[in-house]
This record gives sequence, C-alpha cells and structure tokens, in this order.
Amino acid sequence: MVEGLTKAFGPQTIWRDVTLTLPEGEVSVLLGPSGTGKTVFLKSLIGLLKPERGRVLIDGVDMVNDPDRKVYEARRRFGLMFQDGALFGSLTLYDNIAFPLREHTRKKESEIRRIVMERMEMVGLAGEERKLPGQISGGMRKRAGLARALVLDPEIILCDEPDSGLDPVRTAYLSQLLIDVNARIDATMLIVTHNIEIAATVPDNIGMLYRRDLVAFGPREALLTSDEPAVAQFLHGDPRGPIGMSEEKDAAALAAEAAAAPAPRRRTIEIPPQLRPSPGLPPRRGEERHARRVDAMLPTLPYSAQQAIMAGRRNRQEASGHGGA
Ligand SMILES: Nc1ncnc2c1ncn2[C@@H]1O[C@H](COP(=O)(O)OP(=O)(O)OP(=O)(O)O)[C@@H](O)[C@H]1O
Repeated sequence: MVEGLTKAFGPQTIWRDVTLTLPEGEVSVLLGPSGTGKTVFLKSLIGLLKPERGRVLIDGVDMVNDPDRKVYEARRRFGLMFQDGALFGSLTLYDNIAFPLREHTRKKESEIRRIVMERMEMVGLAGEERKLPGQISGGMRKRAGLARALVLDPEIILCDEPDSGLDPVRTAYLSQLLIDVNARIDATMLIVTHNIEIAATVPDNIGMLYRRDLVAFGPREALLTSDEPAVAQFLHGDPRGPIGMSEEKDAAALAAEAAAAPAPRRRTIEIPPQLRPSPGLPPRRGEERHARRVDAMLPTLPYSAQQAIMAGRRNRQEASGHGGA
C-alpha cells in the first residue's frame, strides 16, 4: 500500500502525493511517458530510493521510514525483474539464478539446484544453465531475470519494462509467461511498460503517471476507455495532446495546436480479451478477486468502462460455452 508518496531530486519533483493499493494477487500495469518517474517509483517501493514524504507499507513494514535492517528483510518479499535482466556477466545463468538463494538463505546446494531448475523450466530456459548472459538473446536474458526474481517465492513481483528491446512475437511470449507466473504463484504483480499491447492484454488494472501525478489507477477497461486527454493521447500514440516531446506542452502551445488543426475524434480502442493462463495451469485466483472487486465498484465507473467490462464478460462466457479456453 502506497500512501501520499512524494519524491524529488533536489529542486526537481518527480511525482507527488501518490496513493494506491496494489490489489493482492492481481496484475497491474504502470504506464507513463518517458521520464515520468516509473523506475524511480519501483525503486521507492523496495526502499532503494527514499521519497521525501509518504509511506509504502508491506505487511506492516514501512519501506520508506523504517530502519534499513527491517527494509532489507522485507525486500525478500519482492521479486525484481529489471530492464536488461541485470545479470552478472561473469556468472552462468544457473549461478545468476541461484544467487538470491545463496545470498539470502541457508539452503543446501541440492535444494538450491531443485529450485533453480524448476524456475528455469518455468520460464523456458531448461538446458541453458551453463550459458553466460553474453551468449544468449535479450529475450532469454529477460526470462533469466524473471527466473531469478522467482527463486525466493516472492509475494510481489515488479517488472521494469519487460518488453524493452523485444520484437512483437517475443513480447507476446513474455506477456503469456507473466500471466502464467501469476496463475502458478498468485503473486501481486506490477509491470512498468510503454507497450500498449501489454497494457491491453495482460493486466487486471492499469495506472498512469503523468505530470508528477498518478492520474489514474483502475480496472484495465476503465483506462482503455478513458477520455482523459493525456491517457487517450498516450494510448493512441498521438503527437497531438497535452504530452509533449520532452515535457508537457504549455497552455499556449496547446491552444495554437488546437487552432491549427482541431484534433479529430479518436477511435475508441478495441479492447482485446485478457490473456488466460496456458492450458494445464490453474485459473488465476487474482482474476477471481479482481472480478469481485470490480463488481463492487462497477456503479462508480464511467458508462463506457462498465460497457467494456460487461462485454468482456459476455465474450468470455460465450467462449467457454463453446468449449473455448
Ligand atoms: N538517482 C537519481 N538522481 C537524480 N535524478 C534522477 C535519479 N534517478 C532518476 N532521476 C530522474 O528522475 C526522472 C525519472 O526517471 P525514471 O527513470 O524513473 O523515468 P521513467 O518514467 O522510468 O522513464 P523511462 O520510461 O524513459 O524509462 C528523470 O528525470 C531522471 O533524470
């Protein structure tokens, strides 16, 4: 749970008064233009960066204000998947993935071996144990990073741009892998990405950081149908709108833009079905909890979001009625 979090570097406020609760066992995506502080946000959640104000509560431990020893202990509850896999270049994949177990636990090598092999199998890297990070593709490095994030049985998994540098096919595989991991271990997940395809198909919830603020956080359908100008511009990848090249446009620039060419009505985004776990895996418990939460908030959501949620449920029922997944 994040409460009133504010982070600045010197005079530069990155974001302020961010409050949100990551729903337990659900998958959430954090979107936002480059430089809005998404990575800084992830680092603040695990106590690597210290915001000036606010709290991050993980099972009673405040990752911002509690003593380092407690924060370090609580960090074990997180699995972290960084952009480039953040692997040690001189260690084999096996030793990279075993690293947190050797560092944080007193498990015997035989037990470590069992866990590492199981996680490598889970991410499709069985047989690659002896390779060095420099000998494998970027996609494999990311999967190795994910395997390493999983060895301590995390309750919360944070992924920083898991798709960066991947082609669309590898990105689709990785999306499926993230959903499968969620189905297997029921961890709370937060994925930072610019990738609209991931945002549209993977999460239960989406949030967006913009103008030093968490402008929205809610069910996937609510964000994807949002008419908030910055959210709609971002989702459509449109140069017209409040988001500028390197910073927000000021009011004069926006007025000049509107006078030069009034923005056409944007098409509503077609909301694709959310990915389901691969055959043979259990249903996601987070999905069931999400459905119950959404039921409770449904009347408070905009009409377009309600429609999208109901349509998605109808499609799912029809698909399962016809024997589909
Ligand atoms: N340790 C630091 N010291 C000073 N400024 C920093 C530090 N880390 C990040 N920043 C600044 O904070 C801002 C947000 O950076 P961050 O990497 O979190 O953005 P982001 O939203 O993840 O961007 P991108 O999507 O491009 O990765 C940037 O302006 C960056 O220069």
